[in-house]
Amino acid sequence: MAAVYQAVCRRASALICRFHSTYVRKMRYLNDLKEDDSLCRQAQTSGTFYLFHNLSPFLQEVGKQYLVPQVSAAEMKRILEKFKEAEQWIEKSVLIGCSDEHVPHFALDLGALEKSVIESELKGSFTNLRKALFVVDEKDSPLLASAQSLLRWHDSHQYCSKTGQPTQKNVAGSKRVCHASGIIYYPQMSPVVITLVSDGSRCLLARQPSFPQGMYSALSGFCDIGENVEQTVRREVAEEVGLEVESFQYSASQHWPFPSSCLMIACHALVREQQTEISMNSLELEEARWFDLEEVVEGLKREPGSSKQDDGSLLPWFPPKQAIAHQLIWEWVKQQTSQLA
Ligand SMILES: NC(=O)c1ccc[n+]([C@@H]2O[C@H](COP(=O)([O-])OP(=O)(O)OC[C@H]3O[C@@H](n4cnc5c(N)ncnc54)[C@H](O)[C@@H]3O)[C@@H](O)[C@H]2O)c1
Ligand SMILES: [Mg+2]
Repeated sequence: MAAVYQAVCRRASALICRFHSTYVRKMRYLNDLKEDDSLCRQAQTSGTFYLFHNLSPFLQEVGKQYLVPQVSAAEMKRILEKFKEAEQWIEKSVLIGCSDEHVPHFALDLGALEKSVIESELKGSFTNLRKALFVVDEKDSPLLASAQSLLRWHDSHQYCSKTGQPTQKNVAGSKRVCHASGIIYYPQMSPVVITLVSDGSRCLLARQPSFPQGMYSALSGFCDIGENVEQTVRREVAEEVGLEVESFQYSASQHWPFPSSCLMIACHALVREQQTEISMNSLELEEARWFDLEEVVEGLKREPGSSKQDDGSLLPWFPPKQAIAHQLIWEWVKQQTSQLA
């Protein structure tokens, strides 16, 4: 009877599935892979793999383009056979997505294997993520960022912080379990607010000492435990530049892999026109100043290389479009120009 009931349920859910959009079916499939170890293990045999070596993604340079190759399961097998304990390596892979046709994508860090062997077999090179994110196609950057963050999280959560015992990952890599205590660990992101402060006609951009020369960005800061987004925006602006936020508006969000895994929550904030004197916190920032519209528009046109003047000084430039700070600055320019029109 139970078997008949299950068969009816399966048939019903298959019928319901047929009416779902490609997106819904894809998300349901990914969720099944996370929940069902044997289904995911099977998926590894037909999936594709994005490779990393000590958290640096594998890229291929073709002409002027940098491609992010997906290595087939068969190719993966062939390469791993060159090393000992080949089977074990596939088990280290983590699920990072799937195609519309449900071909699962995995990320795998081959950090303990000889880098040059893999590079010459696959004709490419493992490239630092900070460079990779800005040279690959726009659609590939978020994928590389989230894959690296997940691999990094697994690498640094090998042991239970309560019992000190090793933790085991599920096949998809969506969690790790300590079998001694039963504690389940899930991959984490730290929430960070990034705020473009404006006084109505100018915007405030700042430099941290670690920024590349000439680059200015919006203010950013990690959320403290217990804070909501509004409280973090107000606190960070007060801490870093000594100003009081009057009002703020959410813009967008982005996952950011540095320093480990941040959820960047981007906001526009307004301060009173009469209270715009900056009192910079020099422990965090090396410069903070107001920029008018013309200066921002010029800065957006500049690239790091083109910012150097003949006398060696640098004209300001802003983060590239892959960073959400860029989007905030663009939105501010659009809003200012629409006000002027
Ligand atoms: N994508 C973008 O456009 C963009 C732009 C600016 C900053 N960011 C990211 O935002 C992050 C945070 O900005 P910030 O450096 O101004 O933050 P911040 O002003 O809060 O200062 C950083 C300091 O906060 C402390 N801190 C508190 N919680 C932390 C945590 N969970 N992890 C690490 N350090 C923590 C540390 O002492 C650290 O040195 C940066 O790491 C940067 O990568 C991204
Ligand atoms: Mg900061």
